[in-house]
Amino acid sequence: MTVVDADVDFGELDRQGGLGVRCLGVVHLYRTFEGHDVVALQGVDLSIRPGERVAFLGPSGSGKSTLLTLLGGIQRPSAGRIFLGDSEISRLPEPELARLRSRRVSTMLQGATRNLLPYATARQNIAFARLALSGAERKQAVPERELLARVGLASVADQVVSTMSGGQRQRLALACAVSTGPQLLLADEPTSQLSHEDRDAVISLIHELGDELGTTIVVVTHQPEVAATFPRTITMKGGRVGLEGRDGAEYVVIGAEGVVHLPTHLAEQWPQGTLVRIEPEESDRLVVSRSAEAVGGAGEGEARTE
Ligand SMILES: Nc1ncnc2c1ncn2[C@@H]1O[C@H](COP(=O)(O)OP(=O)(O)OP(=O)(O)O)[C@@H](O)[C@H]1O
Repeated sequence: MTVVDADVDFGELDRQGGLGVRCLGVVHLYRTFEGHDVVALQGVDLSIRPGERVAFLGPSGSGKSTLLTLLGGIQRPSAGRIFLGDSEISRLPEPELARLRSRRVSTMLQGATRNLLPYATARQNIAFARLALSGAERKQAVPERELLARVGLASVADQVVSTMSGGQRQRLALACAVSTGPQLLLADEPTSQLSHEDRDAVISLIHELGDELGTTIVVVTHQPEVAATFPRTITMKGGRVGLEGRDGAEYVVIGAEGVVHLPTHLAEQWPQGTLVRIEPEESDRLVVSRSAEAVGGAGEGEARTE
C-alpha cells in the first residue's frame, strides 16, 4: 500500500520553530523488581540546535529509548540536567511538564499501540491527541481526514485501532504525533514495521514537518536507510554518546572531562587498562602511543587522531 495520497501542510498553527535540546551529565538508573539498579545512561552530554534533525543509533540496550523518554519529559533523569529551549524539564513542576508534553513536544514510543487508544477510531485518536490545543488552534490545524489521507489511512478513518494492521497503527501513531504541530518530535523506531515504500513515505512526512514548521526532530532507528536521511547521527554506546556522524562522516566525541571512546575495532585491540601516552602533533592531531609494557616490550603501538 502506498502512503502518500496528497500533499498536506500542517495548518496555520502559530509556532515558534523548533525547540533546542541540551543535556548535561544525564544519568538514568532503573530499579528492577528484584531491587537491582540498572544503569541505562551514564553521563550524556548533548546539544541539539532548534530545528536540527538527528537520528539516534546504537546497539540494543545502549540507552536510546531511555534518552528519548527523558527528552520527552516522560521520565525524569536520576541525575543531570535537561533543557528544552529555556525550560529545564528535569526540574519543571509536573503541571508545566504535562503542558509541554501535550502542546510542544510529541513523543512516539516504540510499539505503535502504546501511543494509541485501541478502542477508538483513527479520527478519534487524532482528536484525542489534540485535546490540549485551544479551540482556535484546533480550527487552524489540518483537518483529521486530510492528515489521515497523508499517511494513507483515509479509507480507515472511522475504523477502530484494534482492527488495524501493525503498519496502519504505526502510521496512525505518527499522524497523532504530528497532529499538534509540535516544536520537538521524538520518534522511537517509527518505521520498524513498515514496507520499504511506506517507510520512505513516513520518513518524508517527518522531514516535511521539519521543513514546514522548523520542528526539531529526533528519531531512534536501526535502519541505515532511515539514518541516511538525517544530516546528523548520534551513536549511543554503553549509556553514553559514542560516535557522531555529520553528513556521512563519523567522529568520536570528546566527552566531559576529556573522556574519549575508542572506535569499536580499536577498543578490541587496545583493551581497558592499557597504558597510553597522548601527545599533540601539530594543532589538529593527537598521537596515542601504547606503553612499551602494554605491547610486551616490542616497541610502542600508535594511533593517530586528526
Ligand atoms: N523498565 C526498565 N527496567 C529495568 N531496566 C530497564 C528498563 N528499561 C530499560 N532498561 C535497561 O536500560 C538499558 C537501556 O535500555 P534502552 O531500552 O534505553 O536501550 P535501547 O538502546 O533503546 O535498546 P533497544 O534498541 O533494544 O530498544 C538496558 O540495559 C535495558 O535493559
